Order: sequence, then C-alpha cells, then structure tokens
Amino acid sequence: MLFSRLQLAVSGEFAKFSKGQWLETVKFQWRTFKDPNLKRQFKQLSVLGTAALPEDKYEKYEKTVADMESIYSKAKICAYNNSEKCDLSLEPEMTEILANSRNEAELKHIWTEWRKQTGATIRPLYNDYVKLLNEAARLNNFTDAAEYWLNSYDTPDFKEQVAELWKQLRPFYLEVHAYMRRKLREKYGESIVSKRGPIPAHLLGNMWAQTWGNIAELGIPYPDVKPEDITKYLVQQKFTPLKMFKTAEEFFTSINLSPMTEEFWKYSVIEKPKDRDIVCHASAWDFYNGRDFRIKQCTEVSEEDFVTVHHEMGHIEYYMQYKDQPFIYREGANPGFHEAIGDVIALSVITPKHLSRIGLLPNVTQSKEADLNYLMKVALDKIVFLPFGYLMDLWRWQVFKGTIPEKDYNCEWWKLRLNYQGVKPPTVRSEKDFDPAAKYHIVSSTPYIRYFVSFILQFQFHEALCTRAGEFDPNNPSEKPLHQCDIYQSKEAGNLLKTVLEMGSSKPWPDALEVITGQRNMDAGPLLSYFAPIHNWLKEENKKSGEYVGWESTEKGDI
Ligand SMILES: C=C(C[SeH])C(=O)N1CCC[C@H]1C(=O)O
Ligand SMILES: [Zn+2]
Repeated sequence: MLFSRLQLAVSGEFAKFSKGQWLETVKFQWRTFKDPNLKRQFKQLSVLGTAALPEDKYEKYEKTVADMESIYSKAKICAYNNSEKCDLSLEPEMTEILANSRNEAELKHIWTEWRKQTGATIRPLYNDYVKLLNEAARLNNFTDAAEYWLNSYDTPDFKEQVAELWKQLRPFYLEVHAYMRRKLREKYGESIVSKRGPIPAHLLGNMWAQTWGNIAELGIPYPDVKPEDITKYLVQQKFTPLKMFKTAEEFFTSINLSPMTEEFWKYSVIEKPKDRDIVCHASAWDFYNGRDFRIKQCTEVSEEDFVTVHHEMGHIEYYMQYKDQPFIYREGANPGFHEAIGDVIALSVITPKHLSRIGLLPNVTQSKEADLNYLMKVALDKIVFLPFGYLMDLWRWQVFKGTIPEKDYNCEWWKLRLNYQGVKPPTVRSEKDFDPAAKYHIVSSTPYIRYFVSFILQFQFHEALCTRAGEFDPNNPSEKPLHQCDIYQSKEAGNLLKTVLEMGSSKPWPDALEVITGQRNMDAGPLLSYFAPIHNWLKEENKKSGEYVGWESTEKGDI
C-alpha cells in the first residue's frame, strides 16, 4: 500500500500545480484569439480533468481508482480440480489457460472464478468513481464524464461516425461469428454451443472474448496448410522478453524511426517481478523530459506478446517523435492514433513473409489456401475485436449519463454483449456480480473507443504506408495484395509516418489523417479490402453449410 500512498501524494501535488495553471488560463478570452495555434493551445489547456475536483474529492477519486486497480492486480483464484493450488494470477496463468485449454469445464471455472474475485468487491467502489468522475466533468464545463471523454476527439458527430463504421462492418462480423459458432459446436457439442444462439464467452480463447486468435486452429479454412503460431519458434530460438523488444526496436529503426533511449532500457519493466504484485496489463509511459520513456509489460515468450511489444513500442515512438512539441501538444492527434501506430507496424511483422525474413518461420507456402488461413487468423483478432471495442464505452457512456442506472449495471452489460458481440455468459449472472470490472480498462478508468478507432485507422495507415513503400498499388490491388505487405526497411514509409507522429496534437486529427492518407475521414474501406478474400470465402462457406447468420436472443435463465 506504500506505493499507492506515495502515488497519491505525487498526483495530489501535480493536481494542485496544474489547477493553479488552469485557473490562470481560463481567465483569458481565448475563444476570441486570432492566432489559431495560440487559440488551440488555450482550448486544450482549458480542460483540466479530475484535478478540477476539490482537494479532498480529488484524493478520494485517486484512491478509489487505485483501490480498484489494486484489487484487480492482486486477484488470484484456485486451479480447476485442485483447491490446494490457489495462486493463479490473470497473467500469465489464467490468460494461458483461456488461450490453450479446450476443457470446457476448466474454462468455465477460470472464467467464473476471475469474475468472483473482481466483481462484487469492486462494484461499490465503481459507484463512488462514477459520481466523482461526473462531478469532475461538470467542473470542466461538460454535462457528464461521457462528454468529457468524447472531447478528446473534438468531433461533433463522432458517435454517429463510429455508429456508421460499425454498421458497415457488422455484416462481416456476423459471418465470422456464424462460422466460428459452427466450428465450436463441432468441437464442444450442441448442448454447449447452440445452432442459432449466442456463443458462450468462455470458449473463445480470451478472458473477455475480445479476440479469438487463440482458437484459430479450430477455424482454419485449410487445416492441412496450417499457419504456424510462432510461439514454438520463439521458444526454440531461446527468445527472451529482451530479445523480443530488441527485435521490435530493429523494425522501427529499419524504417528510420528512433531507437529506444538509454533510460528506456534502464527503467522499463518487461518481465513480471517475482517479489511483488504489479498491474501486469501492458502500458507505455512518457515522463515528458525528452529521454525517459518506459514500457511495463509482464512479457511471456509468445506470438501474442510479441505483437503486444510492437503495440507498446508504437506508443514510445510517438512519444519520442513529438517530444519537442509544446507540453500540451505531446499527445496523439486523437487517442485512436496513439493506439494505431504499433499495430500498423505489427501488420507488417506478422506476415509470413516478414516472419520468415527474420528467421521466425521456417518455410512459407505461397498459396490461395495459405493466404485464406492467414487472413482468417488476423480476422479473428481484428474483426472480432470491433464489437467489443465499441460496446465497452457504449456501456460507460450510458452509465455516466445515468441512462443505465446502478441497479442494472450488470444486466445492461450483458445486453450489450449479446446485441453487439453475440456472446453470453457460461454461468447465470445477476446484479450481485459486476462483470465489467473483469476488464482492466474499466477499473483503471481508461477510455476504450480509442481501440475501435485504432482498428479502423490502422488499415488506412497500412494502405498508405504500403503504397509509399511500393508494396501495394491501389490502382492494381491484386498485383501485390495488401495483406502481404511488409514495410520493413522502407525509409519512405517511415518518413511519412514520422511526419504525422511529430505533429502530436498540434493540429486537428483530420489534418494528421490527411497528411498520411490524403483523406480526412475514418474509412472502413481499407479494412474491408484487406480482408475481402476471407470475407467472400466466409459468405460462401456459411451458405454452403446452411449456418444461421446472426443469433437469437439468449435462452431463459441467463441474466
Ligand atoms: C495493449 C494495450 C495497452 Se494500451 C491494450 O490495452 N489494448 C490493446 C488492444 C486492446 C486493448 C486491450 O488489451 O484490451
Ligand atoms: Zn496501447
């Protein structure tokens, strides 16, 4: 608890200082300023955030979030079939079981026990948190915390834009959902996975069913042309977390971005400490002195964590490229930009072509079947993620606005999970549970729509950078398929990306988007064309098998 007392003291000091600055700033009639840059800086400075709370309430807010995160990071459960072994943490133990076990009863045990440890105890704290965050929002002249969070996009019709993107992408998701439900039914039987209902959430390879890549082997279109999971090659070649980080750094420097700093290597935490509980959820940190940037990640030697290393290093690259901007501009053009950078690089890294180029995949079969297998695997992470990336804040926006009353928190959560993801809980839930708290971003008050935005933007960026690298021709897309593009060692692509990263938030995000892609709107087009081959294959396959596309409302007895 010492750490959180120290943390509270430091953040309290910073809050006092920044409130003083804020009170000075808001005295100016900045809305009448003529200089667009000065006006933009004052506009951003006019939003103080939670530090606008009176000191005692600010401390209570900080302590409430710290306590929720502490419960989450310390939660442990007993193993399935071994009530003596009760030291399983979320990372790596529970995550590994959810990813690799195909024992339905074990998956149900882990899924349910994790929510027992993180639900009921956090629920009252969450109540306090919502009230305090809404009070802070109002002190910043927002109607509620939803509007405060949405202000980061500075786009009046942002929610409508996101709703429209989901409308365009939902049909593709339904095809993936229908196909995987059939594959899961073949594996676990119709008594567990019905023909026309939602999919039980514990079978999908991930604690939150947010990506299904870990069960790819159940759904690969051509199993005899199996795409390799590189985990075994990482282990065979004795990769360590450090070597995973160095390999990722080399990709970024190959496209003329910056190497990690001395402080990064000195202060980052890249393996789970043995002597204390920490928040293992991967994160990247900017200490705003132009040199001290860090990643905290409980890295396991696995393909999934190799991708996450690139995701986190993408944050660090952004921090380094805008480090000379005025303080207030040292952030992403919008939060979705910040989440997209590392993922854009990873879209090149995970191609069989690149993995074999760096010796992480022995031989690559070039064939239509291998291509479809690869695209299915990527779709199980990228397309599958979209409804979850959307519903996380659909739920919170309504909670902050009060349209979801406290008494219905869990019921409304599962309604959204059914309506958007087509998943259902494996065990009956009630308002004694609080399942949103099973997800890190809920207990840490981290907005989530940024990841939905990132999953759209990263394909727009990928298409633009691949074109610049000569790895893709939009006028002749079949000659070099976008999903085979690898921008490794392309300084042209890196320099284009660097131009945007250096901007930070100094310009509205459509300006930054225009610099890299030539257009000013989020656009599902590049994502849909990247996945077109597997989208068409799934439509055919579901028609052939007669699988019902979509899901009926869940059976009696659930929430
Ligand atoms: C890797 C991070 C740290 Se910014 C993360 O939280 N992500 C990356 C993808 C979605 C989201 C999640 O894990 O839920
Ligand atoms: Zn991130």
